[in-house]
Amino acid sequence: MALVELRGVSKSFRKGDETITPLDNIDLVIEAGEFVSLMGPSGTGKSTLLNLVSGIDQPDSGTISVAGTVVTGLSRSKLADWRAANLGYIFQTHNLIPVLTAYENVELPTLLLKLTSSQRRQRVELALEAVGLNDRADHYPRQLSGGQEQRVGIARAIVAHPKVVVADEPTGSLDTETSEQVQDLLQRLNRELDITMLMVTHDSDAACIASRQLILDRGKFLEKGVGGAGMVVDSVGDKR
Ligand SMILES: Nc1ncnc2c1ncn2[C@@H]1O[C@H](COP(=O)(O)OP(=O)(O)OP(=O)(O)O)[C@@H](O)[C@H]1O
Repeated sequence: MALVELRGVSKSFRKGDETITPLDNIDLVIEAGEFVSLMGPSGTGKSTLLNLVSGIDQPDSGTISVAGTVVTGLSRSKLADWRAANLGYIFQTHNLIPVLTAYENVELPTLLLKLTSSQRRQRVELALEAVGLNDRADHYPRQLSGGQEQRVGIARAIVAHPKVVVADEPTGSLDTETSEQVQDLLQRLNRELDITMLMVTHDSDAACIASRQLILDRGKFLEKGVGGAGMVVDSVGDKR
């Protein structure tokens, strides 16, 4: 089942007198349960793609459906409700709120969901447990290591039990060992909690943990095939 589906999606930005079009009529289908990594040169539109999939930004044309909802054209308030229930976002720098504890940071997205306080507490505890940080629930971000902060950011992304998690260079600011721990964690969440993942990365080792590796270059997706050869994929199922 297609969980993320982009059809004929274009997105342009004005930069002074210039118009740049990082995404020009692209198609992409991600099946439920897939772990897709996305690499590509700087400025090719990877973060733009994540922002469109998560409904943070809207395309100029084309349609995007995620987890059974056509997100293109939804009102801002409907999008906020949809995002809170269906989508988690992991940032390169965890973006934790410094005056809130790990527990309170993870709890934040659940405030948008209709839950009782005990359901909310259960969700937060489960998410912290999934990233191995139950014992740090009362710690503030400044009392955590970089890897622990990123794990709190991951717990926050999964606390609402989203079907899809998008991650923008989640290991980009971590040392090699911590990066490997975070990669293991993401792989586990994909396999054990069945969360469909779309991860942008510049790290080819991190990209390898994905079940499918894509490269976005000059507006086209290349699918990394067996033996590392790039194969141009214009639209899904239409490989050439
Ligand atoms: N809000 C915006 N306003 C103007 N231009 C933008 C905006 N967002 C992105 N761009 C431009 O669109 C292009 C694609 O940006 P994007 O951040 O998606 O690239 P990227 O592939 O994620 O790059 P990197 O690997 O460096 O993070 C860039 O030229 C960028 O400057």
